[in-house]
Amino acid sequence: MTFEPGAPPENADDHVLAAWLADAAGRRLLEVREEGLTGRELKDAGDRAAHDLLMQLLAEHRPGDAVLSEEGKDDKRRLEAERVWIVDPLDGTREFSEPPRDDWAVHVALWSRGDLTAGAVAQPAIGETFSTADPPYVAPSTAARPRIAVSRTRPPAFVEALAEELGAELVPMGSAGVKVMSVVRDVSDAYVHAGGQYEWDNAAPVVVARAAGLYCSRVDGSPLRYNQDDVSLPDLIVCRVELAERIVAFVREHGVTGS
Ligand SMILES: Nc1ncnc2c1ncn2[C@@H]1O[C@H](COP(=O)(O)O)[C@@H](OP(=O)(O)O)[C@H]1O
Ligand SMILES: [Mg+2]
Repeated sequence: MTFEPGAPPENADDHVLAAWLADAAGRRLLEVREEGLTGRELKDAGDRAAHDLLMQLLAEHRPGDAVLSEEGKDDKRRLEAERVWIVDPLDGTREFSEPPRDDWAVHVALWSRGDLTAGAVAQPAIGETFSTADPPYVAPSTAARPRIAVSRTRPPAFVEALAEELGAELVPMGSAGVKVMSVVRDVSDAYVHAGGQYEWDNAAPVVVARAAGLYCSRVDGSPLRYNQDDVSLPDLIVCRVELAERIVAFVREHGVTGS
């Protein structure tokens, strides 16, 4: 039985539509995970099913907009478009293929005339969708010392030295979206990454984090820019505002070599 997304809420604005799209793709992915596939086959089936559904729903509900998807061909007409949806149909593909891991996500962001304007990150395995439609409230940190979320499979080497400097502990997990949402959810206080990533890996997480009042930038403190010709966006910081200055200062002094 294939999941049928139905229709979005009536007169859905871009924020509501982003949340609805991410949620729909997430439900589809939960279904794919029950089909008995494993390893590479499960990864490919998930990437494909979520991408196809998002492309179909965007064509139906926002037919005039351009789309940049990790799983699609990069149509450079997006560079002249006023509105571009930047989507990662399945972020944390590796973790998706390792049930019962729950650290994988669906990313849907909208870029419009120069910056991100709306977006959503669904974490289907925990039944949560975070979005700019209803920006999450970030409660005061519950941690005695800062927690830094890092990639579980490719943690950048410099983050260990940064953690030492801040007296922080590292919290490894999969998916860029899950790591950014871990800051929102008070599971961590910062996500610091370098060494490689693409616009779709962090666009939706960043627009949601910004709406939640978190600090977001490149590791050198410069702004994150989207819908660029080259979609590589290899490093970023998302953190509680009070940690930003020390993290940026550390990177400016020591760089990110070894990442
Ligand atoms: N060094 C690197 N180069 C390219 N992509 C990277 C990367 N490190 C992380 N990523 C991408 O960022 C996402 C989160 O990775 P991680 O869980 O290791 O933090 C993954 O997206 P996908 O799962 O969509 O491929 C992964 O491919
Ligand atoms: Mg990704």
